[in-house]
Amino acid sequence: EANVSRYHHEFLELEQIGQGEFGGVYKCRHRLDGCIYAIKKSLKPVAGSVNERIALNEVYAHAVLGKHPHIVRYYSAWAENDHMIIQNEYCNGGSLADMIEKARTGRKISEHILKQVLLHVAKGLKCIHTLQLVHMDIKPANIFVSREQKVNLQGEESADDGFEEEHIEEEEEVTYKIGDLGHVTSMGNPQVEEGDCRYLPREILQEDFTQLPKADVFALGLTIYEAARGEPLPLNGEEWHAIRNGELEPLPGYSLEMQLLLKQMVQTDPSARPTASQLVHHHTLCPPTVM
Ligand SMILES: Cn1cc(CCO)c2c3c(c(-c4ccccc4Cl)cc21)C(=O)NC3=O
Repeated sequence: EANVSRYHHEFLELEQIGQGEFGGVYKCRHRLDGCIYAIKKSLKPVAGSVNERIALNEVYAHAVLGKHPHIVRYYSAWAENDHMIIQNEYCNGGSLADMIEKARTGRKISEHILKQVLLHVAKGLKCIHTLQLVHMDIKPANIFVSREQKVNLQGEESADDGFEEEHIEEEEEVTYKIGDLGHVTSMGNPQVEEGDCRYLPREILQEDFTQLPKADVFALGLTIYEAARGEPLPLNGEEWHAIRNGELEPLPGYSLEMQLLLKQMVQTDPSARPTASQLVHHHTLCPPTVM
């Protein structure tokens, strides 16, 4: 019958993990494959509305972006009972916003971790930009964390008795992923749906859409700056404009080369900012080569 819910039929809802004006996000187990997914349920947007365009953008972008280690994976989307439903990869480590919140009362986020976040997100952006798309809403809440327990058996010939002497090395592998593709648009015909104004560069506010990929680089720069400082960014006013004039506070505890890189990423002139590809190969972010 019409109101059979695919959602309840196929998934067991475990807990709500997000809430917004759009609706809710749920951690669910697929009853057949047993895997965990993140599922966003939002009210079905009015046909022809901005919200419908955002909802369609999101699904089109996921379909085009397919599988990438630093972009949250999309599985399916459907409509039921006046709701739009999207089933995505579940990232078990929360978001960068959660990490920033935790660091406010606990230990600051280390430079090494910030470099990892910057490198992973830059790799995801490189993929998006290579496909002539732009994200347009890069911010801590849209960067998700996956923590995997890597077990590798290190067998080695032991000299004397020739037995394989195995020892197990437990190490955790953390991967940062770009999520929430609701603002993705093509570089070509930008119908730009502005993202969060705290991460918005001035040129986008002035409707200069000639260098959209550099808006993602700007937002990533401010995202890392906020993660380093631990203070929320201004929504508007003097401080908002000071940042758009390239005035960043010094970040004690972080290297000057890191601070310089962030300054370059948030420069007023979009052409002066590095591309995502230049960030991926930036000497500040490349892992040290073991000699
Ligand atoms: C609030 N919230 C918390 C999480 C779990 C983080 O440990 C989360 C996820 C997603 C999303 C999400 C964002 C935008 C669109 C669709 C989804 Cl499922 C939202 C999420 C998503 O796509 N994957 C997630 O893990």
